[in-house]
Amino acid sequence: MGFCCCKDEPIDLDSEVDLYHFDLHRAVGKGAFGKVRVVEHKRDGQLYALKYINKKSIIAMKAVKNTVQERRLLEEINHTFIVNMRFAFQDDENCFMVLDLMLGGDLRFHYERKLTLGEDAVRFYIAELSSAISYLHSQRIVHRDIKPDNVLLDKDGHAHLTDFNVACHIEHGKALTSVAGTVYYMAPEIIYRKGYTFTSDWWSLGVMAFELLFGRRPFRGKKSVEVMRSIMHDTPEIPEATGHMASAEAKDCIMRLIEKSPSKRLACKPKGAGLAELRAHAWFRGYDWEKLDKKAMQPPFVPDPKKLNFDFSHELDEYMAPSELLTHQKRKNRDVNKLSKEMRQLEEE
Ligand SMILES: Nc1ncnc2c1ncn2[C@@H]1O[C@H](COP(=O)(O)OP(=O)(O)OP(=O)(O)O)[C@@H](O)[C@H]1O
Repeated sequence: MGFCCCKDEPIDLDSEVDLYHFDLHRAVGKGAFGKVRVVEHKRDGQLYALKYINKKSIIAMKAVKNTVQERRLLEEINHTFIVNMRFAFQDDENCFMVLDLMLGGDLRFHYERKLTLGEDAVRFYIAELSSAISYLHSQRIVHRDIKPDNVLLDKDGHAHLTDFNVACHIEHGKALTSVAGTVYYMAPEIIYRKGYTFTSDWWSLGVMAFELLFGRRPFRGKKSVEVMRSIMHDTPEIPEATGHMASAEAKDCIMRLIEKSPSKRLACKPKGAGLAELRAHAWFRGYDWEKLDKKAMQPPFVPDPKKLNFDFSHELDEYMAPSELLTHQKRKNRDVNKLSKEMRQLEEE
């Protein structure tokens, strides 16, 4: 089903990586600024996900800074449970990021089809993600947008954290005050704007676990301001229908992650002590952490390789609007130089 456009002269695979080094296959997702498709490296046949971000859209939506920041952060990190970036390059129209390929879909996709993911699965995803989050914090990076949409499964069902759009570094002795992330998953310390650090990621992980296990979010409201009010003041109630199926240990662990006070919150002790505290929780009794960290634990669910584990409506778009297809051919007759100049200026600001 893949397609490839030819370049007249032979490709030098030892030259700086660009689009010509890959064969382009099917689309697997659509983001705010472009699409994601499967690509195959011509040298070794290795499959990756190519995320292409349209420069015009990010300029129009004033998202250049976030896009540049995301690429820079991804250049620094590499972890078993993160969707790592392997190459980055650009042409006149798009910025490209070549990422580890995740063919299992995101947790939102699976959750919406099942109502809840079940306790064993939720525990397993939280365990794998705890490894990724702790690694990021050790690099002084806070993710700030942990939610089911940003957890992708690989073909075997292992969880990986993605979308570093609003992630950022925290300098020693400093705290952040900017409001960033998705409101339902936002920690109270972000909303209070009195300064926050890494603790907010553990809160978001707790909100996500609550949602995946109990089938609804702990803090709700029709408008953002109502959700924020609920986050600041309400004690979440576990729904009876799904709650009675969960163990006391699961409930305790999740409720302790969504503890409003960061100093009392589970996993928020400084340095490695936070991770050790989470991993010592009774919910994870019997877990072989060494095996887990090596990605050697059997995932609770293996995505069906015969199914498209994502919303395929954008795949249809591509057949219906072939003019928008990404090809290796450079587009002509566009004011691309002006655009690239504009991008560079914004990057330098
Ligand atoms: N590495 C990957 N492997 C497989 N599919 C991916 C990968 N990254 C993203 N996708 C798919 O593409 C979709 C869009 O991802 P993308 O990161 O572009 O969008 P987004 O979540 O809107 O992020 P952004 O805010 O950066 O645009 C995801 O929901 C997912 O289904």
